[in-house]
Parts: sequence; structure tokens; C-alpha cells
Amino acid sequence: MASINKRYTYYGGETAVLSGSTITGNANGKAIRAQNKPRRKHVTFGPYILGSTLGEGEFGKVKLGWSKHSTTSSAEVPKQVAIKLIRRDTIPKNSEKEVKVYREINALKHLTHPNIVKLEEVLQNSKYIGIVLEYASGGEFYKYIQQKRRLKEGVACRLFAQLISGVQYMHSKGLVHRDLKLENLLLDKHENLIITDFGFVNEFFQHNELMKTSCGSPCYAAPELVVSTKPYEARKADVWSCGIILYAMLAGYLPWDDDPKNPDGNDIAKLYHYITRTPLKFPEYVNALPRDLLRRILVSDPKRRTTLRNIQRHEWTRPHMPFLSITPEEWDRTMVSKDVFRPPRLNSQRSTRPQSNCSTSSTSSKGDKRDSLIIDSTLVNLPAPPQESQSHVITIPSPPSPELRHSPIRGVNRHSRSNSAASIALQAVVDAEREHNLQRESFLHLQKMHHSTGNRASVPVFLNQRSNTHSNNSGNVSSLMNKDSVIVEASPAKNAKNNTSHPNIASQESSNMANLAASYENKNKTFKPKTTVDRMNHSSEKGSSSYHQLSSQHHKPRPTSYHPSSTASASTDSDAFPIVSAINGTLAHNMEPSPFDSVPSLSPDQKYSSFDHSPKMLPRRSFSVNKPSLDLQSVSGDLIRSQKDGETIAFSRINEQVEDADFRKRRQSRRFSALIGEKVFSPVTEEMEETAIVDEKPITIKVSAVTPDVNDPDGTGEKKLDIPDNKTEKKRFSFFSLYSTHNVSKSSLGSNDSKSGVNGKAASRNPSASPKTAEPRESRTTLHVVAPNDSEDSESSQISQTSAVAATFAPDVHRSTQSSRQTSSSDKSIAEKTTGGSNASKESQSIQRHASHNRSNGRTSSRVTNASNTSRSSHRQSVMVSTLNDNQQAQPRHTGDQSTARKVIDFFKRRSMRL
Ligand SMILES: Nc1ncnc2c1ncn2[C@@H]1O[C@H](COP(=O)(O)OP(=O)(O)OP(=O)(O)O)[C@@H](O)[C@H]1O
Repeated sequence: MASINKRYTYYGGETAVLSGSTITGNANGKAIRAQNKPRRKHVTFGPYILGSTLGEGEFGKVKLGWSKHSTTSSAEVPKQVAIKLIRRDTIPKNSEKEVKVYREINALKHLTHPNIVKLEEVLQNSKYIGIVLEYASGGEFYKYIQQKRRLKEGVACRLFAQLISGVQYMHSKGLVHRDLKLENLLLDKHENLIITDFGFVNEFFQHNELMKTSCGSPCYAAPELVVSTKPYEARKADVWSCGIILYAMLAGYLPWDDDPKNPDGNDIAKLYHYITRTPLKFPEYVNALPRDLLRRILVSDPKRRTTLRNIQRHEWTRPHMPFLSITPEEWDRTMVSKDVFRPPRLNSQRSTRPQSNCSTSSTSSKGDKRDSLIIDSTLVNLPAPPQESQSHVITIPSPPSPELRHSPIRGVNRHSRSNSAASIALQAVVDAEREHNLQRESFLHLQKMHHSTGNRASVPVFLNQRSNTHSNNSGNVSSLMNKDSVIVEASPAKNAKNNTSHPNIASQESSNMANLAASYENKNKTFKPKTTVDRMNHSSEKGSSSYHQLSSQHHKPRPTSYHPSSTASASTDSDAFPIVSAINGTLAHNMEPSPFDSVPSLSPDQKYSSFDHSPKMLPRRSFSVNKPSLDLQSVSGDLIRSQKDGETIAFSRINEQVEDADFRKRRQSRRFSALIGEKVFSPVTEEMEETAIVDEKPITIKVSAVTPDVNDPDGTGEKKLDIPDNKTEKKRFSFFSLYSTHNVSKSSLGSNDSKSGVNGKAASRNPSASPKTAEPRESRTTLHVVAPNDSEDSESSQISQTSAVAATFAPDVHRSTQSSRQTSSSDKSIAEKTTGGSNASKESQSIQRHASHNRSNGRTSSRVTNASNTSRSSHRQSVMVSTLNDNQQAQPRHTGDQSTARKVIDFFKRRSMRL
């Protein structure tokens, strides 16, 4: 009998932390605890066992958590989550911090995209609020870049496409992130990008609505947030941040990070002066196509800055067009449809769900109102544990009931997303693309043979096979998926199928994923360039084990974003930031009761009405900075039921997905009504996005020996944005007064930075290079972006027409040929434009080479060694300057019709699903 000295082990689906106990193995190889050894107790929070600290942010620690009640066999690791634990006493009532917390929760609740961190649930007791998030086991993105120094172009392109997809999705929901930066990006175990930290998220209601509150970290914040007093178009600010992130991926350091007068970038005024006056420079190893894209993104004038839509159409991101063209509605359908497998919310939970001691000041002997939990059961995917001890009470785990272990529902739900839907969905793209590519290659091969041999029968035979395949795919998606190993091998759906006795669950889930894959495949047929598969396969097969270890390490406090308003909410900080205090004072004047005030007291002697089946619609609250008081109800659900189970209060939302076909529509309405009061808005549609970019014309590329100025892309010498000389003219902007007038630079930012240390700054400011050892920058001969023309528009319409025509006639052949023709003509177009000038430069040749590489499935990235890995000590600073009035003039949005191409694609997709 082998004796293993192990500190952590799992048995019977439960976790125990053993203090050097001797674990003995039984005949089946399962670990059992020696009878005479006492179990060491572990810390729990609600239904989770808390593990190591994953990281630390502005609000406190983020802990790894395990579901206490795993339904799986002992061989499997229980579901892991990341729990952001926020001490309630660190977020004063009615403070900006409080708003930030609820903003994050509220936003995440409505976002279901594989590249956006998933909110599992929200728990709280008297001491902590626990935001339970999908666990991103791949670690922090900036560390990933730091470790690799910089990313290969293919990897960067894939991750950038994921970033753009996620940002596009949230924009389509009327939300803007406003604090996109490397530090707010994580990776899942398959190295897919996960956008996180939605504390600055805000909503916009129509495409041109402007924001007045400046947020973000200086290095990532768009210039208009800093140098202009005017309201800004928030989506364009997100675009800018995406550009900075892309630059960091490719270069290994941040742009405009080499100002000798401001080496640490701590002087925000200088930093932005530098950004707006200094041309964008690239190290020589960044190729021409990404350079071109970055030059369109990192344009100081937001009006001239490109849009997400045009980023998606750019030649460089074209290989990921199939992925990028997945609409928000499709993401919603795919992700939300997984909810179908959840147990019906209230009724079934009420009957099957044991009275949760974790929720209240209970009858438990350890009953203590302090430890009561409020579980946002709109998000609960985990059944409440039976007779569970209270949160933050040291507990001894009880053995799981066999019934729970074998529950098919729970079995499915365990991995419904965190292991992870992102991976599954993205894997579906990869696999669908791979399959399509293989088939296309076979087709081309056969076609070639056909031409060479004159055997006319071979091609039609192949086409028949393809159409059979598709009808199989449509008719019995699961079997095809199985057959072709598209998804099932790696997906939880298969696990679920294996682990559960409920046949419908697995088949429905795999069917959903198959639908998604089919959808991708349809898109692939239209847009698929040859390089995609290799790239995506390469990155997906690469594995990500190197970063697993990072995730479990305890990270020292990172330099967190600097949020004047938040910081100033603490009385001790008020003196240091008088301006912010004044702002807060103004805000405080209009304060509504704290969110926590609206949470019913959990005092044991509190009398609750008996359970009421009728949902109660509580007053809606504004989601405005000026009205920071969001109550838990508006955050956790729009319909709230209070349930008397003795001591339990559960905030719930009815499971509309299951019960009502109008779920999406109503949810949208409520979402926005919850955000903005009684006004109800439609989601932002693609058409609206389209209209939002009418002012942006595609840009022609010319080669010029003159260094392009990012602020003067058309070479007219006209600066689009100037830093006002007279700072007193600013109406609202207080960066300069904060950082310059009050000399709040490095030393004055101590409140955050003191805890942050220098650890994360290196990535924030310069992941891998110090100014002195910076990468060699490019020569001053670069692409010159000049007057726009209609080329890209016509190209896009051509694509639409192509897809429509191809869909109508011979989808496979036409899509393939049209797609490749598109790519070719586009490449040619760039090359022609590039070489058209009299001063054809080295870079123009590079563009041609690059385009040609794209065509020939061989995107290569230059292998210039990154000279430096010296991290610079400086501060991650996010700046949030609150304005006196952030009330947006909300207007209803218009819902546009889908484009013809989309309709056609959707039609074929629907048809293929029906067949
Ligand atoms: N879902 C997650 N999975 C894995 N690790 C996470 C997750 N969420 C956060 N972390 C870790 O915790 C750290 C802090 O998280 P986060 O940035 O969200 O906290 P915060 O309080 O919002 O900080 P700040 O606002 O200052 O950025 C992250 O840098 C990351 O290392």
C-alpha cells in the first residue's frame, strides 16, 4: 500500500486540504484518508472552497475557488472559478468604487461571448462581495507577452481577432469597456483571450452618443480622452486601446514609450503631448500589413480613426473573417442556448434545491447573520449545497450525496463554460475551418486532376460528396461532428454525454455547438482564406501548459489602475485629491441609498413575507456615474422574488430562456431599462454600426519617403488634435491639474501604487523593454495614409454580393473562388496602390511580399531578436475623471434590417439546420 504525502487531494468529488496527512491508496487506486488523521479545515465562500490567490487588484484579492459539490467522479477536478473578493468595508456607500463594482456585475451579466469573462454568480455576506467568474487558467496576457517578448504575427492576429470580436460584441450591446489594456486581458487554458475588468464599462444608446467621463489607463487611453474637453465617442476610444494592445503584442512594448523627458510616463501631460506629436514608429520586425492596420487605428483624431468594422475587413485580419463575422446574435444564441440545460430556475430549484444554510442566518448551529449569503440565482449554475455551512466559516466537507454526483443536469453544467465555452466555441471555429480547408484542398486537388486528366466526372462526384456531407451535417449534426471529430472529442458535451444518463442534454449541447460550427463553416465557405487553418491550428495545437503554473501563483499586488474618483472616496484620500473630492462631493449630493441598503436585512428576527410567486418589479435605477447607487436587485436581476425558506433570501430571475420565446427581446429591453431607468432601448444593431462609420472612408495607401505623422495622416501638416495651451480653458478635464498642478506623479500615486509595487508596471508601460534598451525603431520611411476613397466600401459590397450570389447558386465553388479572388484582388489592390507612387519603397515591396505570403498560406514573421527585456519601474495608472454631469441624453435607437448578405447566410444556415 503506497503511502503518498500530499497536501491537497480530491476524493469522492470533494476537496480536502490535508495537513501532511498520510494518504493511502486502496485497491482501485483511489486515495483515501487514513482514519486516524484529522482533516485540516479549509476556507469556503458559499459553495466554493477557496484556494490560492490568483491576483490582486484595486478591490482586493482574486482567489481560485472550487465548487464544493462536484458531480463528477473522483478522477475529475471540480469546477474551478475565480472569485473576486471585495471587502464591503472598502467600498464606501455611494462611492465611485461601489458604482464600479456594480457596473462590472451588471455589464458582465449581460455579456455572453467566449472572449469575455463569464460571470458565474455573485455572492455576498456581511463582509465580502464575491464576484464569481470563469477561471482563466492561462494567466495574465501581459505576462504571456512578457515571457515571449513579443508574439508571432499569426498568434497576435488570432488573439487580436478575438479581442476585436469581444469588443465588437460588447459594443453591439451598447456597452463600452473604456479600460482595455493588457492587464485586463487574460488567457484561458487554450490561450484564448478573455477580456475582463469591466469596472469602467458604460453604456451608450445610439451610435454617435458621446461620453463625458474619461477613463482608462494613460498609456492605453485615446488622446481625445485627455487632450480634449469635448465629449468623446467611446467606441472609438476602445478602438484606440485595441490598437495599443495590438502594438504591444507585435512589438513587445508600448508605443510612445520612449520619451526621454518622461521615461516612466508618469507625467500624463507630457505623455499625451508626446503621443499627439510623435509619429507612430515601428520596430523593423513588424510587417507592413499590421503596420498599416495600426496606422489606421492609432490616429489621434477619432473621426479619422478606423472602426471595428473596418478592422475586421482589413487585409491583415482577413484570415479570421469567418470568426469575426459571427454576429452578436449568433453568439447570444450559442452561449445562451446552453442555459437551456440549466434547471428551470425557481420552481425546480425550489423543489430540488435544499434549503441553503449558506444563505442566511440560519437554523444552523453556526447561524450567524454575518455570514449570510445572497446568491444571485439568476446566474447560479451550481445547485446550492445541502446543509452547507456558512460562507467564511471554517468547515469540514461532507461527503457528496451520490444523487448529486449523478445528476445529469449538474454533470452538464459543471463545465458549461468555464472549461470553457470560449475554448469550445473557438475550437469549433478552428475545427470547422480545418475541415473546410481540408475539403477545399481536396477539391482543388481534384479540380487540378480534372484539368490535367480531362476527367470530367471527378469534380461532380466530389461536389456530391460535399453536398451529402452537408445534408448529413444538417440532418444529424452530432453524428457528423462525431465522425469528423470536429468538436466532440474535446468538448464538455462529450464529457457530459459520457457522464450523464440524460441523452438529450449531451445531444442538444453538441447540437448547439454543431450549429455554431456549421455557421462558421458557412462563413468559411464565403471568406475562408487558406492561411486561416494553419494559423489557427498552429495556435490551438500549441498547448498552453506553460501558463498554467502562473495562474496558481500568488501574485504580488499589481500596480492597479489609478482611479482618482474611487481613491478619493476614502476620506484619507480627499486631501490628496481635492478636485476629485469636489467631484465626489457633487456626486454625493445626489446620492441615492446604497445598493446594500436595498438588500434586505438578514437579521434573524427579520420577518419576511411568505414566498410570493409573482415577481416583483422593483424601481429601476439609473446606471449613471451621477447616480451610483445601483442596488443589488438591478444588478442581479430585474425580476426579483424574495423567498422565505426560513432564513433564505434569494434574488432570482425567472428563466425566461426556457419559458418564453421572446426572451431575448424582453431581456434586451429590461437590460437597458435596468441600466437607464424607465427608458427602453433597442440593442445596437449592425446597421447602426454601419451608419456610425459613414464618416470614415477607407484609406488609400501611398508610399512616401516622408514620415507619416499619426496626427496628420493625410500629410497636410494639419494636426487634428492639439493639446490646449491654456489649460484653464478646460471645462472638465483635470488630468493636468491632477498630475501637474498638484504634482501627483510617481510619488503622489501612492495609494494604489504603494500596494502595487513595480511588478505589473513593466507590462503596463513596457512589457519587455526599457527606453535605453528599446527595440530598434523603424526608419522614417513609412506608409503614408492619405485621402480616403471608396475602395474598401466597394470591396465590402463585393464581398456581400459574393456571399449572396454564391449562396444562391453554387455555394461551395463560388464561395471558394470568390473568396480567393477577393483576397487576390485585395492584395493586388494594396500592392498596386503601394507601388503606384514614384517612390516605391522597401516597405511597399514588403506589403506585396506579405500579401503574397497570405495568399500562399505562409505568413511569416521576421525573427528579429528582441534586444531588451528590461522592465521599467513605473506605475500603472488608470485615470478616471468624473464629470459634473454624466447624464447622457438618451434617445431611442433604431433597429436596422440585416444586410442582404447576412440574410442569405442566415437563410442557408437555418436551412441547413432544418434539413
Ligand atoms: N477570471 C480570472 N481568472 C484568473 N485570474 C483572474 C481572473 N480575474 C482576475 N484574475 C487575477 O486577479 C488579478 C486582479 O483582477 P482584476 O484586475 O479583475 O481585479 P480588480 O480589482 O478589478 O483590479 P484593477 O481594477 O485594479 O485592474 C488579475 O490581474 C488576474 O491576475
